[in-house]
Amino acid sequence: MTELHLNNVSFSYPDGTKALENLTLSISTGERVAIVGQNGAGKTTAVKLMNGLLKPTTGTVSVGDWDTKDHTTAQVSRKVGYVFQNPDDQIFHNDVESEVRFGPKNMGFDPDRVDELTNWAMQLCGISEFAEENPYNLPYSVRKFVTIASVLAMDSAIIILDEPTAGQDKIGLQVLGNLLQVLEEKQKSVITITHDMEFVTDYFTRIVVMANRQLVADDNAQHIFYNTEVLEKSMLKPPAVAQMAKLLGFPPGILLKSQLIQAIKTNSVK
Ligand SMILES: Nc1ncnc2c1ncn2[C@@H]1O[C@H](COP(=O)(O)OP(=O)(O)OP(=O)(O)O)[C@@H](O)[C@H]1O
Repeated sequence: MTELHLNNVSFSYPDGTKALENLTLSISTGERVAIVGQNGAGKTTAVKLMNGLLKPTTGTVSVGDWDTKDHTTAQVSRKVGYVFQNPDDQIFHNDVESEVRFGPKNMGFDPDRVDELTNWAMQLCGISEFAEENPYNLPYSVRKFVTIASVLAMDSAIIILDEPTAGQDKIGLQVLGNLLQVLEEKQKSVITITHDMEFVTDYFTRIVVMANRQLVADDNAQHIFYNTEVLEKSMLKPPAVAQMAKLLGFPPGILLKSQLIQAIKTNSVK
């Protein structure tokens, strides 16, 4: 069981920029959480604190029974894997399989386990057919899956995905949806930073909203996307379905296409 706790965490960068103020957040084993908010809200800083890339200026971040201040980034990142927003900041091997294999090999798993994790992660990310390719000959969307696979192969309890839907087409989104389901079955916690509100409503029940370096709300999609105060404070735009439902005058709560279609059908029957 690996729980994540941020207790009253504040962080300032060395140049004095305050990036996070008094953030308190707990994420349980196996939970799926989306962090949303405008650029500069503090989302990336928050997740870098979660995986030990940054250490809090004040407050504590704990991963399981570890205080991240007492451990190196390399140690914490074995428990909290972080897929960067830009795959090109992460990839450094000349072929896809070596890139995915590096993490579990480096962690000292025995060779059979390294093979097993590498093949599992490549298959789950739909990139097995590109095993021998140079990642830089592949499109951005595939390179993103290469970085996701290389983090999944490390078998960490908590996985952070930064903007996973960027550049993905319908097939990529299906791969992501399936991957989230498999990770849930394995009791992995998944935290995503995203600007894609459709992705949020389709796959995440818990949403953390940030604005101006602070937490604004931590709730389910129905409560967030129909809460005018939260939307105004965070300048969040609800998913298109919710905007349309509002325009059509339906009662609050509609977020999925299927719900909107049902409401329209029911309404036109009356
Ligand atoms: N390395 C840095 N040095 C100084 N200030 C920084 C640094 N990185 C981020 N900041 C500042 O910290 C604040 C929070 O930034 P952060 O990147 O955490 O926000 P964000 O919500 O992730 O934004 P985005 O969606 O653009 O990634 C912003 O004011 C940003 O300019």
